[in-house]
Amino acid sequence: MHGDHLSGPVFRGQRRGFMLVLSSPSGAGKTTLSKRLLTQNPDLVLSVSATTRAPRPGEKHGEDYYFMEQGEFIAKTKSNEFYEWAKVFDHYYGTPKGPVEEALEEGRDVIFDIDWQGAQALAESAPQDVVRVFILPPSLKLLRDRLHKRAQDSDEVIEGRMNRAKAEIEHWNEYDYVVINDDFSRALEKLSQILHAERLKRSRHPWIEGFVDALMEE
Ligand SMILES: Nc1nc2c(ncn2[C@@H]2O[C@H](COP(=O)(O)OP(=O)(O)O)[C@@H](O)[C@H]2O)c(=O)[nH]1
Ligand SMILES: Nc1ncnc2c1ncn2[C@@H]1O[C@H](COP(=O)(O)OP(=O)(O)O)[C@@H](O)[C@H]1O
Repeated sequence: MHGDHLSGPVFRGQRRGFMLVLSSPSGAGKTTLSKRLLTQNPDLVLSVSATTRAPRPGEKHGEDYYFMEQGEFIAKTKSNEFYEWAKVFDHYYGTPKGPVEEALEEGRDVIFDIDWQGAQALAESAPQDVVRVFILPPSLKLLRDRLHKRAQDSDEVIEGRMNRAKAEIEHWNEYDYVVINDDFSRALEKLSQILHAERLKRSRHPWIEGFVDALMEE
């Protein structure tokens, strides 16, 4: 009988979604990991950020980022259209509010690929709704190799990203989980376990209180 209750229409949609925030130094693999997690969990929603940086080959407007000029970005900060925004590597990056709020209210979980500044801002605005995961590379040498293999940035840009890596890593202990992205499948499996365990947390299922009350009155 309990199974019927748990999966039946009475309780469906009663869980508020949460924000799964991934941060890492550039090149540690958070974009690749989040894309694979989305493929495995089509019910997850990706927060597509706005940015003033130029698209990389193959990146699509509206899918990877909303690419825009600095003037348009600044106007959106002024009209309060971002949940949070930050300057990273000389460019602006921001999280548009609308799609995130809509998804959370529908009880869908949203995944974010944002830096430590964005993770801090989200955690301050909604501490109960944010789960933070920091992705580490196995070594700085491998991080540099990955940035070169990705072959989407000039040597100068890669050096800039390497110079910022330690500053990003310094924030590792502000995160709920740390995953070392050595073997890709193992890192993905860990991320998937985090997602599924977080979905089961009691605090995300306020309906259980009513369920227990009814159970105690049987
Ligand atoms: N605060 C904040 N950071 C963002 C946002 N979108 C992307 N970032 C971060 O900006 C940094 C640079 O991103 P990108 O140029 O795509 O390079 P990547 O590090 O190789 O993914 C990364 O640390 C991203 O996590 C955002 O909306 N807000
Ligand atoms: N576990 C891994 N082992 C080897 N290469 C990886 C691994 N994870 C990601 N990569 C590769 O490293 C590069 C950087 O990954 P990406 O997801 O773009 O990083 P980020 O979004 O953190 O900057 C990509 O070419 C990606 O295919």
